[in-house]
Amino acid sequence: MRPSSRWSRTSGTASWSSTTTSCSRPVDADVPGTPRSSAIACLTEAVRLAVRASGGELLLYVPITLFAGVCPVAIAWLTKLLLDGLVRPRPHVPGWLPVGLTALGAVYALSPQVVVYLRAEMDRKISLFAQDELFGAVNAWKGLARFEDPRSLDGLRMAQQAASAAPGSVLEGVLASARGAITVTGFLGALFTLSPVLTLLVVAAGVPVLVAETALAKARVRMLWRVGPVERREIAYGQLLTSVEAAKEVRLFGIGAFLRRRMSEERRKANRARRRVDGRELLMQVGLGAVAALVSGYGLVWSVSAALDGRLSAGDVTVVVASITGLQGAFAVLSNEIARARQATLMLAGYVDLVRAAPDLAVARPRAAPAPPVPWPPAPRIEFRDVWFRYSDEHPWVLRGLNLEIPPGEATAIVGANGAGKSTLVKLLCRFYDPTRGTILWDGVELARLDVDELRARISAVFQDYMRYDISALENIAVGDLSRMRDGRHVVEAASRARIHERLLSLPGGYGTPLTRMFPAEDGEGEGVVLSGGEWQRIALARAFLRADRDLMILDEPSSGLDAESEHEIHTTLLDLRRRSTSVLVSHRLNAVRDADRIAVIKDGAVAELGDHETLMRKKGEYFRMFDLQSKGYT
Ligand SMILES: Nc1ncnc2c1ncn2[C@@H]1O[C@H](COP(=O)(O)OP(=O)(O)OP(=O)(O)O)[C@@H](O)[C@H]1O
Repeated sequence: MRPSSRWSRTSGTASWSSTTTSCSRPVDADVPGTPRSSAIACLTEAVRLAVRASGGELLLYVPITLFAGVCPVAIAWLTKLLLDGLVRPRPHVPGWLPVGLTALGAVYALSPQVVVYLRAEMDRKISLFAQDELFGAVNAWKGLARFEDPRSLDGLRMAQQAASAAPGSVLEGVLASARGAITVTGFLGALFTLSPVLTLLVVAAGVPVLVAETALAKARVRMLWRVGPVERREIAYGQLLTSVEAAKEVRLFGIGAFLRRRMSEERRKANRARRRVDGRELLMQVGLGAVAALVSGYGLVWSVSAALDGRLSAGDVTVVVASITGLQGAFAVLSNEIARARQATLMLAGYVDLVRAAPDLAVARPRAAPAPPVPWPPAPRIEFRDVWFRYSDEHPWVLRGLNLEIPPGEATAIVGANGAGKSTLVKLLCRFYDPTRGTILWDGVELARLDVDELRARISAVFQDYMRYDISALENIAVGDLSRMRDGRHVVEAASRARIHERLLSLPGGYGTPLTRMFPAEDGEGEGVVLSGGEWQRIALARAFLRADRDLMILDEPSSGLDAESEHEIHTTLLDLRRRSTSVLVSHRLNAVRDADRIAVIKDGAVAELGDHETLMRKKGEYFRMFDLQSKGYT
């Protein structure tokens, strides 16, 4: 499909990582689709989320966290002054010293609890906000390609994980690093005044901790990306083992043990990957711990012998010991926090990529001056013009230069063998995908130039794989047009047309009965019920009938699950509705389409035959062959 000269397009890909603007190197260049948003972009995002979701708590959290960083150094220094005052020939300790020490000690002891509370509250608020934003972004995907791309799904799962904890972790990591840096600087200063050599030694032992922890954080995130598909498979097997939809076959075919084995294999694979990173961490911790113990031992021996020689006071010894212990602790905390912030930032990159992704469907934009809004065409005359389509470059062509006109106010039936591309044609009509080449016109206007939400508001549909929502009967129908949820009249009318009204009335809670056994009944709600397949199909039809006033009615196998009598009744209703709007009907039951105004037979990705029933029967081609087979009862 070539853009017209006045229009330029921005087109997203199935996977969104490559569509963001704030790009840096991906987290893992060997794994396609890993996030690319830079650390700065992630940090900005974390701050934005925290300010917008939990600004009040943030105002308290930042100063308390930073103050807690100053406390250990101040306490160590005041203790030195106190001891020096006590061991003087004429001991003297100013009154403010013990008071100050007590106050600092109390603040230092209390601040962790306050910080934990604030952090938990911030996490709750940020997570709620970020989840909402994330699902808003997913809801803004207009097409289906991203839902069908494994890499997008891995990214979505990582982004979901990140949305709940990563923004808070980034902030906490940054603040705790700042607090750790304050503590480290303070202790370094104190120690330096007593022993520059010892100071250098402690720093030399601390820097590798920092470097190793940061590298480990990156390795951990790379591992999380790599095990993403493995864990998604594990979840999928788990869902098969627990879902009511799969329960029948799992039990009848006895495949429970097989699925459990598969699930455990995936868990073992993921565990192996996690264990490798944990093992690296353990080795590193052991090595660095040994170095820290050596440095502490040396510091203690040196300071005690210096005190015995009279070069250090007793207070100085406490400062040396407190500084070394404090420094090592602070280095450990600092490196831990930097690593945590790094890991959270890398995780958040997936979230940032997703919420800032370009639109997934091509957006037609005027190149120069904004064009006047395209007026919405009245009755749709739909035209497929040389449409070629495949689901991705890796997939085979489904449609190969298909041409088809769907005249306004007429019923057009689409028939053809399994896999011929009938449902694909319907999905293109709803613009769940754009044609790979060629054009679809709605009254002469290219679909891509029309607002996609507006387009869908003009369409009513029953899809072959319609949804069964775990909500009440009324809501199950009303989702067809939420604006009619409150006015039950329309819902009842639609249910009556779909011949399901009486059945719904007979349910324990009438229309309010949940059509699911998934959840316990809530107050004022009847027990949930399980409907039969055909009853569900009528609910799906009622949903479409609620939108019967739309310009285009699409019915993809609307009556495949109905008994003969119901199909006949519904067929009469559909005929009546089809006469009032443009309609597209996909069905394998050729008897159900014989009275359509025109019937298109799809074969080899194109329209092989086109005409009404009589014309096609006279032609004695593909349609005649299929109809003849069905009337003989072979299919
Ligand atoms: N989301 C998808 N991704 C990749 N390939 C797909 C997808 N959906 C359908 N296909 C492929 O496109 C081809 C046409 O499928 P489609 O569902 O349009 O056929 P159909 O004519 O409606 O078939 P049926 O009569 O069995 O419902 C099939 O080969 C199918 O495997």
